[in-house]
Amino acid sequence: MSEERTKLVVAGARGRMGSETVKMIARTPEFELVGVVDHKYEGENIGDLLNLSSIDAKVYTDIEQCFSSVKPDVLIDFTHPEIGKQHLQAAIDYGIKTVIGTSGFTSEEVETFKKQMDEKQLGGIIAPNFAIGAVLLMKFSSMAAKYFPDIEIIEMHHDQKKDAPSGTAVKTAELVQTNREQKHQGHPEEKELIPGARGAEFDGMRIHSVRLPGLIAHQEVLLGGDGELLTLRHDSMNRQSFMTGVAYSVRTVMTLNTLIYGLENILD
Ligand SMILES: NC(=O)C1=CN([C@@H]2O[C@H](COP(=O)(O)OP(=O)(O)OC[C@H]3O[C@@H](n4cnc5c(N)ncnc54)[C@H](OP(=O)(O)O)[C@@H]3O)[C@@H](O)[C@H]2O)C=CC1
Ligand SMILES: O=C(O)C1=N[C@H](C(=O)O)C[C@H](O)C1
Repeated sequence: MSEERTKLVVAGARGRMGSETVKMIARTPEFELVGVVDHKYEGENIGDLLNLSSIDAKVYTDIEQCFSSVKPDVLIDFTHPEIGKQHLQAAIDYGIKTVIGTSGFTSEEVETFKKQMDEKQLGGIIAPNFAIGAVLLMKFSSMAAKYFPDIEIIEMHHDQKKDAPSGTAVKTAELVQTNREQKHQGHPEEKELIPGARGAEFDGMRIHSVRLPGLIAHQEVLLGGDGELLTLRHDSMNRQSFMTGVAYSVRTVMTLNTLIYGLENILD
């Protein structure tokens, strides 16, 4: 007897990450794409819109109608910060598990969603970055912060990215914060001659956002000490780099009954 496949809905399926996710689902035998959520193209076939003849799933512009019609096991969301939150709320209301890659969730918002999901015993993950190397970079940075509390994060992305700083940079700073003695970096009397020159401040650390065509997703964490500098760096060369983590998250949320924030919390 053949095992049932995991039924998936992708929100943002025409986008850079959504379309890569649709392709990943198509080549994964245990997954089935049962519908997609978009704000355009109601009723059309996402396979036609993406020029992928092997893919056949209807576009819904109303997420609730999508959930009622195709009853997915898991919603995967790669949209925009405000939309991702609305979609997560709709999924919770319908009792659907979630894999959220969309950036822009604050830790307070994550807590609020987690409370609701715990009440419903509903599994989900919000991961600012699904690339395994990026997660390792965050962990190594956090380990090193114990010895090097002076840290600057430089995140570099393509110039079509709407949010800054990146979700990855914020998550890195949050993990670093758990291991770093609190301090305000730089000279106490330093002055910005051009506003923004020293980047964004997070708990006394600095985060710098670079946006250029040609980039995909890259991050450096610089840790300065007496006469030494430790540089940690990760590069995503393409968006397939995120797909191992997305597929792993789908499999994992099927076994969860709470919301997890960060891929590092479900990796062995
Ligand atoms: N966690 C991770 O590993 C990663 C996370 N990301 C995050 O994923 C998100 C998407 O990134 P990316 O794919 O580059 O962005 P894109 O802009 O390429 O894709 C977003 C898609 O969402 C669509 N969209 C807009 N509004 C709605 C709506 N109401 N309902 C459904 N779909 C909608 C957009 O359509 P239209 O273009 O017509 O507006 C677009 O097709 C970002 O927040 C980004 O930071 C990105 C890479 C990796
Ligand atoms: O928009 C992107 O491209 C990316 N967004 C995520 C983020 O904000 O950290 C993940 C990755 O950096 C790519």
